[in-house]
Amino acid sequence: MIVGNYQKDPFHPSNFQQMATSHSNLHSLSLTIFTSRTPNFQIKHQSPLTSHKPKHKRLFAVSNSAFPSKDNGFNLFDCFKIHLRPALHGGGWWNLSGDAHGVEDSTAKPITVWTALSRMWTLIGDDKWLIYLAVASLTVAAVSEISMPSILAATIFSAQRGETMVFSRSLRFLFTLCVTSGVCSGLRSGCFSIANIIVVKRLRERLYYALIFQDISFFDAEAVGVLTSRLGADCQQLSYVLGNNIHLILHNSLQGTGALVNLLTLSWPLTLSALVICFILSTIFLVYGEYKEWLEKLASVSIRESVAYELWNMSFTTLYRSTQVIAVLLGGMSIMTGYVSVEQLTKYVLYCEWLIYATWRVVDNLSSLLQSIGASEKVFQLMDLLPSNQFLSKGNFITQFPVGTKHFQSNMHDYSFIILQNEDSVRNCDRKLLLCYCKLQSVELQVGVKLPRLMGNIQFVNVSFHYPSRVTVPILDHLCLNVKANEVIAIVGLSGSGKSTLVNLLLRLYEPTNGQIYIDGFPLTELDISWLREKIGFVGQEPHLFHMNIKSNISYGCPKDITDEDVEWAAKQAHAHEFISSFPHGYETLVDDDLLSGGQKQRIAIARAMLRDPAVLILDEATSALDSESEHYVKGILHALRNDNTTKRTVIVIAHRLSTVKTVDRIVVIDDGQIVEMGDHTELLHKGGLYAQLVQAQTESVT
Ligand SMILES: Nc1ncnc2c1ncn2[C@@H]1O[C@H](COP(=O)(O)OP(=O)(O)OP(=O)(O)O)[C@@H](O)[C@H]1O
Repeated sequence: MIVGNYQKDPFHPSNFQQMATSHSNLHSLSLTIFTSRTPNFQIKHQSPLTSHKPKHKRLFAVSNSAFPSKDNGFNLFDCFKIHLRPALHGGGWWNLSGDAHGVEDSTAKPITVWTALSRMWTLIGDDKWLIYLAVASLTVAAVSEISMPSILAATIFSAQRGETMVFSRSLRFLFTLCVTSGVCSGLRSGCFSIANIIVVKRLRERLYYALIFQDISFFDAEAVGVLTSRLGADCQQLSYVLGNNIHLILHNSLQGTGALVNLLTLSWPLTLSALVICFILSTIFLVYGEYKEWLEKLASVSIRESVAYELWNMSFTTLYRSTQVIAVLLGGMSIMTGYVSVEQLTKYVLYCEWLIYATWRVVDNLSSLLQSIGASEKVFQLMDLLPSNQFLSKGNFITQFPVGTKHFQSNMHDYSFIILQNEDSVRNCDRKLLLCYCKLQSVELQVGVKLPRLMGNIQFVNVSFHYPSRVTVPILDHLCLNVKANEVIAIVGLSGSGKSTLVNLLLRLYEPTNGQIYIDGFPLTELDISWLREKIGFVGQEPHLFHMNIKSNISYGCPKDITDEDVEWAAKQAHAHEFISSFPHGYETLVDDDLLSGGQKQRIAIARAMLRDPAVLILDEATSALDSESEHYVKGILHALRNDNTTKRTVIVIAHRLSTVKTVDRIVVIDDGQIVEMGDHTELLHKGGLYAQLVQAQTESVT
């Protein structure tokens, strides 16, 4: 029988044979959408929707021939089930499996509301007093508000009975309640908002820390846009948890409970009728709330969202109004039989309103809380990443630690380790945990060796490498290269031969898969990575300039104190001073997209590198950015670097324009991840190998 399976592609003949067997799948699928979150408020990331994805197509993709009707042998009941059932709750029309493609990350680790809240609680740290104050004022405000209907009714009826004393006392009480609830409500939302801002700020800081301690291959795999969205939108979404959800849930739960207690003291049969309506309302709202979460992610299903909203609106208004009708009906009958008084009925009507309103707000905020917690899942996962091995050198491991047990939470676990007097215990404890702990506590940690001075001797010994994202494609193959201190070498070769990769390894952006790199005789892995990177000046193919003035762009990231004269000196070294001075505002000129040519940008980046006075300078020459004028300047810079005895440094140039490297000490020719030639310009030309061919090809393309 075909019932329930019409969603499959009707144009494929094999579908009709399979339909009967997949019926049960379809049914369980529809149910799971609405129930996966409710029982213990645990978010399940392994979405039933995505797992069943191939089986579901859109409702309207049903061919006429396959569409069941009375004419092709279906009875009325079948037709009803096929045409109407999809539009009912759990029906296929509401099913978003097809639309949900790409929204859910099936690899993400599930997180419960409890876990998320307890982690947020930890993040509040020493500012927990804000929450205590907020909860205290919330309680006072809720109790004051919920007492009002009773006092209100008593005031009105005391006036009716002409009890002046009671009337004025009740009025004074009412006024006091108004002021108390107003002040406490303000205090409550203020404290929750401040606590919320603190949590989100700390969340972003921790996440940012975790991200910058990942190695570069992590960023090869994770899109920067996605990470930015975690830092921005997802953290913002989490801000609703304390700012809105929790405090409104608490507030309305208290009010609802108060209303319920008052109703029960009035009359339990009347209370029962109000409770039934509240139950129906909350069920409708829960279903709508869960469904809405999916809908919000999918703009294309806005029609379904509108229909769902209208259905909910209709049910809410009808049920809400019916409480008043039921109250009048039951209350009127009870008054006639003398079971309740008019005053009691008035109180009942007032408290009914409170109860329904509170129920609606609690359920509404619960569903919104679940959405916020959902957004936290990936944020917490990223936050829990332990630092990359790059930051954990194998050499010394020194910092001034207070002795004692250190305790912190990461990766959903609590970690603790003990620092003893003996320094060896620090060396031997888990480095990742120690570094993670230091970052969280903002303790400076020196990892690895810092040499008194970097001379700039570089050795690549038998280095092989493939990128983690392309393990089957070897990039460097048992490469050996010695660069002496203060030597100026050029690396040349065809595009894709591995020149930039060699530099990436020297900067320790990636680790060699085989072999070792030494600087001044120390394996790279034993040196303190931050210190090492401070000593290396790198100018990439596409240097990044910031939207700030030229002076700030040049001094950006410089670890030492610098003066305007230093900036000017660096700009002169990079042959950038002349064009910078030609701007009306000179070094104060604001850099924007159209201001500078590619070559000028690169010279500013060279000045930035020069300012740090690096022991090793790496220029990854950008072919596209170099016009012939810039080429001339790069030649000049290299010439100056070779001949300036006061500022000796090792220079590695990755050259595309071979005319720029004629004067360097040594040219290294790379082909397919291996060094195929080495020598100066004249030697290599005479040799007539790859370098000579490259030079000839470039000369021909110019003439
Ligand atoms: N992050 C990366 N992930 C995977 N493969 C990469 C990555 N970066 C570079 N590659 C690949 O490694 C090989 C060598 O690239 P590399 O940038 O080192 O070459 P190159 O000689 O510097 O090229 P060019 O002269 O064009 O700059 C190329 O095939 C490139 O596609």
